[in-house]
Amino acid sequence: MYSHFSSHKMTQNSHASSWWQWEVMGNNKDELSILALPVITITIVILGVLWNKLTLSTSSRSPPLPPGPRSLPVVGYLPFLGCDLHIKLTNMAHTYGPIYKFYLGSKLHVVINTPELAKEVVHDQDETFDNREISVATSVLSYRGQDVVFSKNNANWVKLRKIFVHEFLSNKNLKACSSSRTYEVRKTINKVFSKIGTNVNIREIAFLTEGNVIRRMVWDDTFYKGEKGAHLGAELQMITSNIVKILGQPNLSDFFPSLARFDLQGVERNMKKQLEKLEQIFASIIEDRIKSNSKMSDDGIGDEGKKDFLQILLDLKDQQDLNNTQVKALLLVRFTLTFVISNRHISIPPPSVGFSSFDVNLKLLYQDASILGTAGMASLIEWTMANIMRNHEVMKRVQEELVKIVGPNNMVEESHLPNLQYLGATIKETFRLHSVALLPRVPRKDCVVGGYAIPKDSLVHLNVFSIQRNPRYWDNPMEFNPDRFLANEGTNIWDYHGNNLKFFPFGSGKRSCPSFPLVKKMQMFFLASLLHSFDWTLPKGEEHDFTESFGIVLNKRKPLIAVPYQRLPDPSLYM
Ligand code: HEM
Repeated sequence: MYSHFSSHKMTQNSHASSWWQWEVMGNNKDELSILALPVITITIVILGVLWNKLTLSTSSRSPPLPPGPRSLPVVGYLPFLGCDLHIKLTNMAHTYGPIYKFYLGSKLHVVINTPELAKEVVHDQDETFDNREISVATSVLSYRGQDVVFSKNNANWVKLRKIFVHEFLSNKNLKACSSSRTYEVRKTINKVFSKIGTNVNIREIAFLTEGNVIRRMVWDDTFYKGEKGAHLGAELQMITSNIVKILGQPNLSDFFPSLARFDLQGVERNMKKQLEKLEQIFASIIEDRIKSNSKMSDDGIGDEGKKDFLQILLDLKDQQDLNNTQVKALLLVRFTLTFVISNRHISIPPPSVGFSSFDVNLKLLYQDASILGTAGMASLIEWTMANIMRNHEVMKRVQEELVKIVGPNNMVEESHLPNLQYLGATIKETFRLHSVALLPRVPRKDCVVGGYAIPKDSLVHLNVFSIQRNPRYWDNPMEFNPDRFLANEGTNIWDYHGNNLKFFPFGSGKRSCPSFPLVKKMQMFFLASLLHSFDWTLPKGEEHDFTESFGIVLNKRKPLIAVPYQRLPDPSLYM
């Protein structure tokens, strides 16, 4: 390459010197102009060639794409991925290195497998990797990415995230919702008590309990009593589980966007059906709330300062009235007429008129929280219980700690949680072994990671599953050992903030999960209550099965069925 460059340089010099000689020799102007023309032309051609070479050599020096497997035409690597994607992606790192790529259909996927490279994405270039990919199913569900999870990083996301973090998940609100959490957890303990000595499906009770807590935080439906409440709960649960199934289904339309309009597998159609059902439920919930608000005085809504999301939005409207700040005004515009109408006691347009953006926001928040969040939390509860039940020493230490902190004559209260350090470490160890976060980041422009080019709009996966099981960062990584999280107790080295990219189950950077304070509280409270109130064994003849099933969360393939036995001496505690 350089030899080409120097030979051209010499040619250029020799032409230049002959042209200079003509001038010095004082040849007449006509002769000069006759000869100068071809010389100038040749020089320009040579300069052009040189320029071309230079740009070519620069671009050939620009970073290559990451390495990766060979793919088939059109389908790319799709036929080779199989079902257990988390295992496959981890094994591929052994072959192709810490950063590799593959194509699925026409989309480029990049997988990052070390904390150092993850840092380049979520810390050093967080501003670039701040978008998300949206599938056909999630696009239907999120009204083309208008929710917090799937929105591009734009003004809409900033506003929703602010409300999510500073209102919905604020310390004040979390504290105020403590009575709902206690109510739901105690209700489940009471139910389990009625099943002493029989089989209990742990994921099922976790899903119901956590789902109810989240639902009540989004809109407190305690006034839906009796048959109406039961019907609503059952219907929501059915829709939610249908949605989870659809979300977990690989869809050809995602791999080949040109086929999307044919909806060959009916994924879009099915998701729209679920959405319609959700819309009807939400329309009636909103209508009921607006009616009930109009009957109440301003301070009559909610107890102990507790606010559900509906109320938070109503309050934002009120604050806007008082302060008239631009931000609140923008929020008001977004949260639409429904507020204005309800606050002025004007009748509400029927649902058939169409969903306002307020309704959409409520529904989206419910979806983000309940579908992804609840599925994740229920799965983690199940994995924690399975790990504790398999490791007798761990079970013994967890229960000893509970006896010491809570006492045998009390039920667990949220105030006990900060002192349950061993249980906290047990939950972290479960997050380490059973996390799978496949919410890829999408760069808004071309960039470079680990010396490789990452084109704009490719899907970048941070393989937290492989990092959190990598023997380079963890001693005996497959051993369930909560003590590893107690070693640096008092420091924030193993917190959930995503600063340490050897352990980041809630992601990291500006798009990290904002809900970990709530999740931590709920996981601790529910598990502490299950383990303090009951002794647990597997049904007779059953053995532990730790096979995983890959989906939007990493579930246990075989649900954990366990048998509870009364542990506390006083049966009245369970009532
Ligand atoms: C075991 C429970 C959960 C786990 C492990 C989990 C994990 C995650 C992860 C890994 C991300 C992506 C982070 C990133 O891209 O860096 C995320 C995003 C998110 N999670 Fe969670 N999550 C859980 C529960 C919840 C719950 C209960 C809620 C709602 C109440 C929730 C709301 C969100 C939202 C809104 C986002 C998107 C944030 C954004 O893009 O700005 N999560 N979560």
